[in-house]
Amino acid sequence: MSENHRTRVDSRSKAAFERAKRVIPGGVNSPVRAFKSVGLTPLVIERGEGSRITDIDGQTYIDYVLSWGPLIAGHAHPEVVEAIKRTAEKGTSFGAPTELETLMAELVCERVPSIDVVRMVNSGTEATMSALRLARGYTRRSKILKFEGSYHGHADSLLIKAGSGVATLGLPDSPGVPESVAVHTLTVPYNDLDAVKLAFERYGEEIAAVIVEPIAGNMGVVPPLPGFLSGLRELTTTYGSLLIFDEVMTGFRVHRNCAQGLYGITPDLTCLGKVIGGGLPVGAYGGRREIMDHMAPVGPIYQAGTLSGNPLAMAAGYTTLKLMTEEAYQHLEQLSIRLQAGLESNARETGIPMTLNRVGSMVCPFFTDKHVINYEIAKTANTERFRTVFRRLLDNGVNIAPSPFEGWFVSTAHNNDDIDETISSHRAALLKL
Ligand SMILES: Cc1ncc(COP(=O)(O)O)c(C=O)c1O
Ligand SMILES: NCC(=O)CCC(=O)O
Repeated sequence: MSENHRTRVDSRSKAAFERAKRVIPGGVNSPVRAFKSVGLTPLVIERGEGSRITDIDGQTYIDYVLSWGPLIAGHAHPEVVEAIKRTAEKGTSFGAPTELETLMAELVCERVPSIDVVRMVNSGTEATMSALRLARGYTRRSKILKFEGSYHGHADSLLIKAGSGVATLGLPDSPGVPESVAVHTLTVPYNDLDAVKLAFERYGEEIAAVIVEPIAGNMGVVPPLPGFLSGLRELTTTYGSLLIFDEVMTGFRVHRNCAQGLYGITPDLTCLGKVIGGGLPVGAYGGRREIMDHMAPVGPIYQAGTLSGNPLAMAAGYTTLKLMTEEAYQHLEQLSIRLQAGLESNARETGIPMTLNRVGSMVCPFFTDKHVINYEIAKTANTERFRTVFRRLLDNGVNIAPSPFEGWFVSTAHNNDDIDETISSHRAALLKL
């Protein structure tokens, strides 16, 4: 396909990317940004405001990436920016307690049903890595069970049959993860409770924890089938393993009380990230006090961080969570339903097979007519078609993640006009297939 989309008309983005490649591996600080699987070079971004981003070529796009999920209130929300500025004026980091950290922890504990105490870290990766260490230390067991096509950050134990960029680039088992670590990670298909049962029958006494995205978001969006999460809850309880919900993506995105509030299932530990940082680097893990008390300095399991609980990140996250009222979630739901209806009607009218999975503002059209309930099925969707539609959407001023294994995120800064413009761009993209 010719490179005729708006970013290619003049090539400042391209030149900037070439320059970056000389000093940054692949030109990016995270592989998912590279546009490699869609055969383009990435937009180099100048600024963002509300639902839109503008690249250094001056082209503006309606944005459904939202920094890969965190910006639930949109780019540069004035109240978030103001909170960051106000906080920065008083100093950016102390490596000592601040009241802001406690305010933030109180809010998280109040809103997340399973969390009595919460520890702030700097990324989702740190959150899941620490939760695993805690689960292993607490249960004195080594094995963990995860689901194929789920992504939980890039800690060694979790980089096995992972989703997200690992799936996009086709790297199911990363070099650099020692075999001696990988053997402790069991993987089974998402939504397959029988496979989980078998794993427990075989290894039950050795499994420290099951870690699950309560709504999978890194093989595209795949909701849990009825009974799946409650089945995990029962099995882990029976075998004395911990149930860890990785809510780094779903936390405060799908519901005011996270996915566990939406589905009414209480995990032992919860990992958070993305939205709770309001666009600054944050992760968190928390759960029952009795378990969390095994962490230093109360208990013997070690985890630390020079910048953990960083004031700027706490200010941005706290302000974002406060913006997310009941009404804000209703608004998000209404926008997301509108987007879903428009994309589905485009597919119907153009006769393109498409199945759309959505939970709240996580929206994911797959180019297949199959019911997508796991990674195996997600992989059968038409990736060539995805690539073409991705490029045409970009041509038409709509930015989605450059991978069929990622959903689209809607923010409260989007409005009906954004959604309608997106739907017509999508229709135009499908019409030419
Ligand atoms: C479910 C889930 N867990 C963990 C992570 C890792 O978070 P981070 O990229 O902040 O390390 C991500 C996203 O990257 C994610 O989607
Ligand atoms: N859903 C996948 C991600 O959010 C990944 C972001 C990154 O690794 O940069």
